[in-house]
Amino acid sequence: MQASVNERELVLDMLLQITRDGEYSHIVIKNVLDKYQYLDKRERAFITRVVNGTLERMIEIDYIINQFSKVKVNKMKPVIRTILRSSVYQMKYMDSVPDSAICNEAVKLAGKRGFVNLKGFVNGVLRNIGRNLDKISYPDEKDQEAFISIKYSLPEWMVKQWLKVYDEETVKMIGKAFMEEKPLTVRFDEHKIKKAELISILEKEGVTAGEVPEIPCALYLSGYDHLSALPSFCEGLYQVQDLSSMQVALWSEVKAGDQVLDVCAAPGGKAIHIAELLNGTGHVEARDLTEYKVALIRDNIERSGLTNINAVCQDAAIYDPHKKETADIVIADLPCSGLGVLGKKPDLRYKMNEKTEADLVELQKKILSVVKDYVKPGGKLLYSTCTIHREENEGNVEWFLKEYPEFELVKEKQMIPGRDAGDGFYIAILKRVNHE
Ligand SMILES: C[S@@+](CC[C@H](N)C(=O)[O-])C[C@H]1O[C@@H](n2cnc3c(N)ncnc32)[C@H](O)[C@@H]1O
Repeated sequence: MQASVNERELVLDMLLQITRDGEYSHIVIKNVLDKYQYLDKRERAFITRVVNGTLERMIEIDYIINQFSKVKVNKMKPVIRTILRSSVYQMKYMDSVPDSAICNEAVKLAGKRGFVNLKGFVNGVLRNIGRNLDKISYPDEKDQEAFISIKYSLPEWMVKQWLKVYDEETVKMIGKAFMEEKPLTVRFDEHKIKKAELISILEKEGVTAGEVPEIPCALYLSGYDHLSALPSFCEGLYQVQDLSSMQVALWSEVKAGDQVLDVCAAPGGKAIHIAELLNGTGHVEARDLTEYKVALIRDNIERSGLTNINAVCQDAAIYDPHKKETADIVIADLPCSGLGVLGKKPDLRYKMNEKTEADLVELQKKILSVVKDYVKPGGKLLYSTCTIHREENEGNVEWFLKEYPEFELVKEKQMIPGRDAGDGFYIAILKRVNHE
């Protein structure tokens, strides 16, 4: 079997798992890259790019296919629809393979998957699209919602929602930022290793490390193949974390000896960052809902070598009387719609809808109303999400301040993709000012 056929078959199965079976793209990609470690760097990069790219552009791709196919995308067999989608992505957005080869591989794959009678259909649609790719008619730009939806592959309901809060240029900037490839960012413990020493270790491993001017404990990494194969990663010299997420611990202004409770901590990024800043003092309890998630936190704690942090399985929506007024800082980095991280998790835009968003707002309110009681008088509650959805962010904080006047807002920030360096992210610091 040719390597290229194999790659395309993997891509097909991965996209089916994500779009048909509802699995998460980042988990599917990670599992495949872990399983097929023998693939070379180019093949791994190809698989990742085609899967992510197809998901990033899927609304536009379906719009194109529908112009050239009598059978509309939503009426096609999942295998056929998926073969067409990933082929159109490669034809429009990747120069590495000629259109004729993309088309031949797609036809072969349809046959191999038992759709011998649809080989002609796949061939016809793809050849037609290939001939007309530069003549596609897009919605008029004056039809703001439809134009932005197709151009940036964002569901129309989402575009409509964002246009109520952000101006048109900002929504386009966000859509564009989600499609740009960004280098990986990692955070290291400045008490454990000097930046220059870490950069030199990484360079010896063949990794390019760039400094992040605004965050001294962060580095941009590029040029590596498989991060978990690097000795520096296995030794816990750094943790993968987005620049926006790093702001939570930095904003917390944690002091030596503080008691910190992170109520939704897996896989542990922010909790471990705070434990590092405590520099061997104080304590962080990192909680999450399931034993599976808690095991992820424990793995990361072990890799970090820290001793002032532990992980506990506990539902944040259920009050734990033992924790009443015990924490100097409560971190509530709550489950959210994730619409700020579509650049890394492009499939979330298809998994989320207005009803699931509204349910999340209720869950966030519920958890905030429970965990606020763990904050000591004078202590802080840090609320954060990785979304740009106003109701989950400023909306929830407005509600919280009205419900619980014993808290006041110290500061808040909505980070916007394209304008700020990292993911779309929201942080609010709420201080417990009296004991009412
Ligand atoms: C945004 S993620 C947390 C990321 C984490 N703070 C970090 O920096 O690595 C939200 C977490 O909330 C957890 N979660 C969801 N519902 C929960 C609940 N009722 N109680 C506790 N954790 C919950 C999820 O399992 C998920 O790990």
